[in-house]
Amino acid sequence: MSLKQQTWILTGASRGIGRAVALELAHAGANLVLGARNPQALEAVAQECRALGVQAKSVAGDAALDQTAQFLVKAAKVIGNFAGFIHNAGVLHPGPTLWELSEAQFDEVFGANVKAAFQLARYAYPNLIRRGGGVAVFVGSGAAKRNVAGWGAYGAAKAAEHYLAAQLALEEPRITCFVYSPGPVDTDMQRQGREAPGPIATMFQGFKEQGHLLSPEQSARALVRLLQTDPHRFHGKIATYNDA
Ligand SMILES: NC(=O)C1=CN([C@@H]2O[C@H](COP(=O)(O)OP(=O)(O)OC[C@H]3O[C@@H](n4cnc5c(N)ncnc54)[C@H](O)[C@@H]3O)[C@@H](O)[C@H]2O)C=CC1
Ligand SMILES: O=C(O)c1cccc(O)c1O
Repeated sequence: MSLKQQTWILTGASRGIGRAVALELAHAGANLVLGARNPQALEAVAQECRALGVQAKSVAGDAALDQTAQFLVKAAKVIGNFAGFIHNAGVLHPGPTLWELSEAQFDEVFGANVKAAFQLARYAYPNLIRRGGGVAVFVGSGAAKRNVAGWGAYGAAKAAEHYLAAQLALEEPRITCFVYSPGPVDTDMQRQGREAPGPIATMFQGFKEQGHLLSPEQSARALVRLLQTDPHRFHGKIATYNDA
């Protein structure tokens, strides 16, 4: 499927995998509504996208909030031809054991990875359904299925995010919905892992030293290729970097 002239919402677009996906979508001719917390960094990415000849609007805000999702969807409707969303925003907070994590950190992890997924679905689904369909992608993680000391809230949140994606796929067959597991990607999130307190830092340092990390561009290209080549085959499933 050609993404040209389609409008896509993408969260977590200010850096890392999200920034790379934004640029890759822009290269494919898609118009964009970009979300993230940092307005300056986000607008800089929107500008890079516009330089590639597409429309790109930045909507800064906490994706866990009702209002942010509402603004993102409104902006997509204004551009027109709203085709789908990619919920990529996420927070890890690596290091502390689950019982050491502060309540604020726990809320931040569940807010970005889980609540934000719900908020986007709440506002985007009715619009996409009215248009006859669309695509919903949730950037998930192997962490959903693997306990590692020092990322407890994150793994639980990713498991919940995967569940929500499967739930949406079950409840609304008209909207193609799947999880994209991006592989280990060299971003700020990985750097936070290497700098984390406790033994988890050793694992993250190993990824980097052993050359296991993909570039954000590699992972982004894979996702956009999946969107261009029959994404419905992943409905209700987990697509990985290797599937492209
Ligand atoms: N980097 C990796 O190795 C892996 C990353 N992932 C997932 O990929 C996604 C992107 O990760 P990275 O690019 O590595 O992370 P990153 O930390 O470099 O970027 C995260 C992005 O999410 C945004 N964000 C975080 N919380 C937000 C909130 N509450 N509201 C709005 N925006 C928010 C940030 O502003 C930023 O744009 C995340 O969902 C992450 O869990 C999954 C597996 C591996
Ligand atoms: O699997 C991983 O190693 C990993 C690392 C950082 C973030 C993630 O989501 C991961 O799945």
